[in-house]
Amino acid sequence: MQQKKLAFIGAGNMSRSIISGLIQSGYSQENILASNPSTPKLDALKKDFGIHTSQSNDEACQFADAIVLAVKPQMMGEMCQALQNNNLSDKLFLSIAAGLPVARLQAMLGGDYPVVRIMPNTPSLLGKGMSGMYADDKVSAADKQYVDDVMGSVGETVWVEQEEGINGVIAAAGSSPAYFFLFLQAMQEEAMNMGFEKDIARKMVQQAMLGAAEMVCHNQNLELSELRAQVTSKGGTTAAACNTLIDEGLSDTVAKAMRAAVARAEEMAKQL
Ligand SMILES: NC(=O)C1=CN([C@@H]2O[C@H](COP(=O)(O)OP(=O)(O)OC[C@H]3O[C@@H](n4cnc5c(N)ncnc54)[C@H](O)[C@@H]3O)[C@@H](O)[C@H]2O)C=CC1
Ligand SMILES: O=C(O)[C@@H]1CCC=N1
Repeated sequence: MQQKKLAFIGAGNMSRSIISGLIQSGYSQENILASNPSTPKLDALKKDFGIHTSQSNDEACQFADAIVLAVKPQMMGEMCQALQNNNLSDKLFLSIAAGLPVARLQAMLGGDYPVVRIMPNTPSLLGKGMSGMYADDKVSAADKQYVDDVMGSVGETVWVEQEEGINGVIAAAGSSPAYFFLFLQAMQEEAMNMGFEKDIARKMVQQAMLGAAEMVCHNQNLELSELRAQVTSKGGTTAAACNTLIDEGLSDTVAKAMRAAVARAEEMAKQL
């Protein structure tokens, strides 16, 4: 992987996960810096990964060839505007913020800089991330490859051709770990209603879902419906449960939830 000087502005959960993946992939700690207003997260990053840290975003700018914009979307305007005090020409920007289009980020930065939008997710913390990316034509093929390598260090990557596609990535991969946690929580609660202790209920649902997720990954030749069919005996318990989910409108509910995520991303693009 190409080793640009890479700065993360905002040393939160997502930055930590990407930094962890990069270090494990052999990216030199000397080439990474994280900046954040407060020190505890910086201290932890320095201790765990030996990277450079700073409380100054200006220092991050001066250090870097490529800058990951990793603050919450609501903080982005103020933070990017302050970066304009620095010479930003020749910098490559990587934004992981939900909802903020490239043109909006460029306006915040005060220039037509190359910006790649990335939508990662929290399983990146375990190297099992799924990131969707969009780059407009200001980003060179070599820089696209660089960003692909960076995000590839924490999981799988896909590129979308149209910027609107990023909102679909949010719905399908950025936000979706939370849908899964919600589903598990509902199963855990019902197992407890059936008399299981909380930790036993969690153990059962988490192990079942871990095994199921691995079966999905290890059987690419099988449709998801076929994997379900393998569990489902005719007239049996699984059929009773799945028919209930289907009859209660699971597919429509999931589709509505994913559309709500997209709608919120579109709304954020207008508001921020
Ligand atoms: N958590 C998730 O599942 C995902 C989050 N994202 C995006 O990632 C971005 C970061 O999210 P998290 O890491 O979860 O948030 P976080 O809250 O853990 O981290 C944000 C960090 O930015 C720091 N910060 C605030 N203002 C700053 C400033 N002016 N300069 C430098 N640092 C500043 C905060 O102190 C904090 O440490 C957000 O834009 C979010 O939309 C994207 C995909 C998934
Ligand atoms: O909830 C959010 O807005 C961010 C983007 C995807 C996951 N978390």
